Amino acid sequence: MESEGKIVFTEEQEALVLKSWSVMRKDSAELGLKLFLKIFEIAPTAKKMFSFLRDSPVPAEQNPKLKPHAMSVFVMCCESAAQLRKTGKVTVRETTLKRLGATHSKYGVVDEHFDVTKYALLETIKEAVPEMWSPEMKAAWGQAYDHLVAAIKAEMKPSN
Ligand code: HEM
Repeated sequence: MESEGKIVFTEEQEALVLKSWSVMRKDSAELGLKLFLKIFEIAPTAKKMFSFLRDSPVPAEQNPKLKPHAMSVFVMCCESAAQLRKTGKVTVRETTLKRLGATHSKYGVVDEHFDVTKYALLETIKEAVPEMWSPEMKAAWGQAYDHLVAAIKAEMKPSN
């Protein structure tokens, strides 16, 4: 929801994101892997973008380098939720956003990848905390992700 340029993200929405993450973080290695296996199942070509997967003889599901990227997605969505609630916008440092924009441009990440990742992220959370899952929780994570991704995309080159 948006009003006068500021996004309305409530304390309840922030709490929904943070309480589910506080449960999920205990299994973050497994969840991170699950998230990316879902992404690759839907969009197999996405695997080729990751240099450490492309150049490695180790199968993706055993590659330890997938975890840090998945953690970044989860953790930055949580941070985005807190920032949206406090200030009505994503306030990731300018230098970090510029770097993320440049990296994702360089590796050929396009809108569809962000869409697939959103779907896979919400499915992963739903399966991880079925007892907490609700339409409100889905919307809260979805908004935190969408606004974070919009901020990253704003720093991506127009050629992508
Ligand atoms: C909220 C969404 C996302 C966040 C927060 C995120 C975060 C990051 C971070 C922190 C890095 C490490 C490099 C750097 O700091 O510049 C990275 C690299 C990368 N990300 Fe993402 N990412 C997101 C979404 C995606 C999506 C949707 C894809 C494609 C499916 C993707 C593909 C990549 C690739 C290919 C790299 C480079 C990996 C390599 O070194 O080979 N990212 N991302």
